[in-house]
Amino acid sequence: MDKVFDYEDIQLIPAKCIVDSRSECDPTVELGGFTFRLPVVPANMQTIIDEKVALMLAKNGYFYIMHRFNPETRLAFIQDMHERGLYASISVGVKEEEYGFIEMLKSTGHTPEFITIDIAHGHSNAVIRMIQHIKHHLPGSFVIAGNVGTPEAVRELEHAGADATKVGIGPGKVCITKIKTGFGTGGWQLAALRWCAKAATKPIIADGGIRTHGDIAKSIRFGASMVMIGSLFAGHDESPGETFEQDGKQLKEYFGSASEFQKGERKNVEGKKMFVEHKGALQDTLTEMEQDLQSAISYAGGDSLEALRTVDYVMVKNSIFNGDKVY
Ligand SMILES: NC(=O)C1=CN([C@@H]2O[C@H](COP(=O)(O)OP(=O)(O)OC[C@H]3O[C@@H](n4cnc5c(N)ncnc54)[C@H](OP(=O)(O)O)[C@@H]3O)[C@@H](O)[C@H]2O)C=CC1
Ligand SMILES: Nc1nc2c(ncn2[C@@H]2O[C@H](COP(=O)(O)O)[C@@H](O)[C@H]2O)c(=O)[nH]1
Repeated sequence: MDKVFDYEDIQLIPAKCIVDSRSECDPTVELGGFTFRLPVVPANMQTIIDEKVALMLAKNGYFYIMHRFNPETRLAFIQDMHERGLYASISVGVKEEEYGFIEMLKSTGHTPEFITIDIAHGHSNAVIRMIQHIKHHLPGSFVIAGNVGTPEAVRELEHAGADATKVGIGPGKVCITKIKTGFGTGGWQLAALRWCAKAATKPIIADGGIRTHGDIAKSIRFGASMVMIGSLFAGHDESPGETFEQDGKQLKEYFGSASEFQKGERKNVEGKKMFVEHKGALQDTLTEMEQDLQSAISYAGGDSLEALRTVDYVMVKNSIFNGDKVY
């Protein structure tokens, strides 16, 4: 690992435009045999996604990953999505009961199209065993394993059978892993992504630290096939959780999956809660993301995401915002 850098340290360099309109640029991406409208997936967190949001995303051609925090509802969720002719994408952990859950899916004939193993420290024998268990019992499921932050981890999880790996330990907005343990990719997530992508032979999902839509294009440049986002998707009309008013502003909660609020106890807490301003309809944000990504593709001199993968860049050392705010 030579130089480290993060999203704010990089600017992509414009190349000659080959389209007459940004609408000609195609931001769709293929993953696990499906084509999705954007290389973006809302985080599998309880204040970001629920069954309604998952349904809306799947129906409209977006990728989603349902969280794993109401485990008893997962079978009904898979059945419901399949009855509607939609793909099912769920999360699992690595505790003992999850092994039985996978076996139950097999015996009842319910194979989710996507299964994400959602663990803080994904470079572990526990995750390797779970990948192997899923691949043995549900070989038709596309397995996403994480989270990791090194090439060794990517190689080991791929070797165990993972179809994609998720990179990002500690860059999240409600993450306190970096503060409580001293570990992670917080502050150098983009460099960690590049490091991991060089070792990967399968898709990588960049997870955490996305603060602007331009960071999505940068993630693609540094090796991501898909980008997982929490905070930018928090606070919408459809986001789970109460909306309340403070000082004339509408707010919504966003909390970490390893926070006290999620766990219901103060044990191994590595996440916090914050309040975000109410943002309106989720579809409006998705549409703006799509437009911004189409524009990014045009600046890269192409008409598909491929153009972003090889575009030139410079390091600007935290100066690109010049004190400006996005809005
Ligand atoms: N991306 C990120 O940076 C992070 C994400 N998270 C999110 O928080 C949620 C909870 O994660 P997690 O605590 O892993 O899930 P769980 O609470 O389900 O723990 C999974 C299992 O792994 C064990 N475990 C957890 N962390 C470690 C570790 N560092 N070393 C050894 N064993 C460990 C736990 O045992 P025990 O509890 O006894 O140790 C438990 O048996 C997830 O949704 C995860 O994505 C959390 C932190 C960082
Ligand atoms: N260290 C922790 N990381 C967490 C926790 N809950 C979720 N996450 C990770 O954050 C991203 C979202 O990041 P954002 O910058 O887009 O908001 C999410 O996908 C998880 O990987 C937590 O409690 N602790």
